[in-house]
Amino acid sequence: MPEFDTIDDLPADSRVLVRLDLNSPIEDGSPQDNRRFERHTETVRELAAAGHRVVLMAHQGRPGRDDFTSLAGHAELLADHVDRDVAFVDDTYGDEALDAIDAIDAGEVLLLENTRMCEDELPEAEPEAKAETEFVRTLAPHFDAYVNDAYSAAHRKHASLVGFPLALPAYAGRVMETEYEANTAIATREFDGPVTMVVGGTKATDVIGVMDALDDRVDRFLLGGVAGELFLRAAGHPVGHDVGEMDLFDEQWERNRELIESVLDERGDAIHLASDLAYEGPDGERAEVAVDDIDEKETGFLDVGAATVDDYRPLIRESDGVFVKGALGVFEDERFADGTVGALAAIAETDCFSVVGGGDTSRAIEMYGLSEDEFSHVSIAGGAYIRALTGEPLPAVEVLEAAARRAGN
Ligand SMILES: Nc1ncnc2c1ncn2[C@@H]1O[C@H](COP(=O)(O)OP(=O)(O)O)[C@@H](O)[C@H]1O
Ligand SMILES: O=C(OP(=O)(O)O)[C@H](O)COP(=O)(O)O
Repeated sequence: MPEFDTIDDLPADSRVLVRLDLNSPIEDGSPQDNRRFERHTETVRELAAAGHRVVLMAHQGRPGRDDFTSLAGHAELLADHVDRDVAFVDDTYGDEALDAIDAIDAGEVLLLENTRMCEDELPEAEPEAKAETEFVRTLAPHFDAYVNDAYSAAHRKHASLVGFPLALPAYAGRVMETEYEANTAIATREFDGPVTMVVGGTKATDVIGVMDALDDRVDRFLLGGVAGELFLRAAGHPVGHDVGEMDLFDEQWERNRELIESVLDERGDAIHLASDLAYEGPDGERAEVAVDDIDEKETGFLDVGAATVDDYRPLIRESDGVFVKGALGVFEDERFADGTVGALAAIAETDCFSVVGGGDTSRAIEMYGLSEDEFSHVSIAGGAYIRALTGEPLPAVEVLEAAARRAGN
């Protein structure tokens, strides 16, 4: 169980500074709606309805990148979700921000500008140093409490995440609570039957690290995506190579080759590889080939094949816990969605404990008409989910726990 205080412990009529993670895909300068808005709604609504004065902080992108934008559009999107006004001030901790903060009434909600527009936010440093920044020292006195709901950014040692909990009584929001509990379940929950991990996506380096770290906690790994092809390559098949313009495979292969070979050697019995793969045929149609029949490395594969889905489905159905990290194919293209959707549908049909993580993979749920309710948890975290699975501490969670100990709870 987490050892932090939650918003249930917040004193009445507080002025609360709340950290959300609204980091989103940006198109034509505007944030695109996604699960993060919907999920944070619960915390924001609850705090406002309880009569607290609610000031929100969040980030978008990183300086120098295309997705580094103002949060003005985020305020509008969030207002649609929480169904109440969300005021916005384009300042982080200057006079304009402080005036707006001091002016809000009980039950009102205000969003401050992108925390990463403030110089003190980004450089990673220990919480004690972050608590001493001008950003934290200026804002904190205007509040009674700090709430962190940004689980998906909790692996970052940024001022808004680790500095404020040293300066103010600190609590976890609803997203922080539910993400923490579900994502650590692989280590903390008792399972009566096999635990299965579905492993795919493009970030092979990350997921191979997870496989290595989880070792004996997972009974079987069902592979697809880029990692799946790299394991097939290690097993001697001519797949998992960059073809044409691609640069997904060779660099990750060089980086992970030894680890892949040792994981395959030590956990080979637990690792299930695709027996067939799908590619784009000459007329643009989906075509499939058995892995044993592939004899040259000239085809780019985009999904696992139908026989592989038939192999994986019963393994999922007999599991007591299933954790998903990464898609089994390029599901955004309907022709190559069968692997990902087949695995998700099999999970949805069982009553096992299931967690689907990763922003991209979880999008397949709504794209293909599956219901989020069929899964125990659909995580809105990417990097933080990976760290939780491998048991790595999350600095922003650690400071919440330290704050609860200081408060004597
Ligand atoms: N064989 C493949 N080749 C290229 N891309 C793939 C392949 N299989 C899966 N993908 C891509 O992986 C992406 C999801 O991977 P990743 O970003 O690692 O996961 P997440 O964001 O869910 O953590 C999907 O967008 C999908 O198109
Ligand atoms: O979107 C996020 O993480 P994710 O890409 O791992 O899901 C968080 O907002 C952290 O953002 P960052 O990776 O720019 O520090």
